[in-house]
Amino acid sequence: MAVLDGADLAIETRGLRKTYRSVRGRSVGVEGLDLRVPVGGVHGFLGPNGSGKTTTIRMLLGLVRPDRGTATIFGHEVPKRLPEVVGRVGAIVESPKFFPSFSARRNLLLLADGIGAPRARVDAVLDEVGLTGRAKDRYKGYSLGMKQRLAIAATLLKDPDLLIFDEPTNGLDPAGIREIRQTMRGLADQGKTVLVSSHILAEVEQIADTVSIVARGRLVASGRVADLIGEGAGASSVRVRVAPEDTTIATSVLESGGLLVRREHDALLVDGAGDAAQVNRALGERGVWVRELTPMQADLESVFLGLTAHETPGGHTHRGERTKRGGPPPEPAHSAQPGPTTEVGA
Ligand SMILES: Nc1ncnc2c1ncn2[C@@H]1O[C@H](COP(=O)(O)OP(=O)(O)OP(=O)(O)O)[C@@H](O)[C@H]1O
Repeated sequence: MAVLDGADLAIETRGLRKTYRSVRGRSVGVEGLDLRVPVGGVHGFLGPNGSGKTTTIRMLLGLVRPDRGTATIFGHEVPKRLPEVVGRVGAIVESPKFFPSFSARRNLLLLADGIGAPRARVDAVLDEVGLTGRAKDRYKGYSLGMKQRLAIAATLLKDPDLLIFDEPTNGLDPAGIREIRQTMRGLADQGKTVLVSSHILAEVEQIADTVSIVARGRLVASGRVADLIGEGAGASSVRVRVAPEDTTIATSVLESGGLLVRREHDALLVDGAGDAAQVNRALGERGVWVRELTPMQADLESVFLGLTAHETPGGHTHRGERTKRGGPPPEPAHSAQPGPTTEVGA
């Protein structure tokens, strides 16, 4: 696991833990989380639904009290010293409330007055998120993507150094997602630190400099995106296509050789394969002839799947079904899949 050592940190948590009480007893939201977010750049805070991202963000912002552990923002312990640092932080955790009949500009002017930000910032932040041309339109006529960009504009009124966005692209169409991504990248390029949570790894992979990947409230990987993917590439994966009637035998041949096999449509994704020749030989020796054999590039999702394969016995991605179940936890194996689908199943 790559660790973000030696960097100046915008956010650091140590052993952060939060449990929730419910009728079914206690459930763990965050379990001993050590998070390190370097100053500057986009940091993706990634993990499946329910892995503790929102809980962590709420703890950082003083909205939820941790059971245990510590958290700092720019070296200030939070929530104890949050008032000292809160002016340097802008966050979207829930959908902010705007007046539907007011224009975006009027909404921001009201907000600026309310939080003591200079009114002159309003036009600057509208420009920053690309809403200048629509600034006089009523909020209620905005698309979801525009509403989200306005929410980001609101967080920028005080010109914060750290921006925290919890799943900012939820519910947006591809064009809206791209706009938010570009906005976040632009903010980081100005020197700000952007912490963005998402359960869609590939979406953030495109703009993140560094990431922390969590599962079940724990950190499973952190580091520079390029390093994590590079480590994943070391344990290569291969896509194999055989005749449909040979799929079952091919799966069992490869699994009996200790490989993790997943079904993807009419192909098999073989993780930890070493090289394609090994797969080809193993199948050929059993009389299974390969129709396609493609070495795959690692991506963040495949890194995540490799690291958490043993933690999600019932889990799957919507890309393909794991065909290997039970047994001892496999060694972290990195696979890769091309294509646009990137959601990670919990
Ligand atoms: N207020 C609450 N009461 C009880 N359990 C909660 C509460 N908030 C979160 N949890 C539980 O804590 C765990 C972590 O949830 P959290 O919302 O932090 O995860 P997440 O990674 O942000 O997920 P998502 O992507 O779905 O928002 C989940 O099991 C969730 O059900």
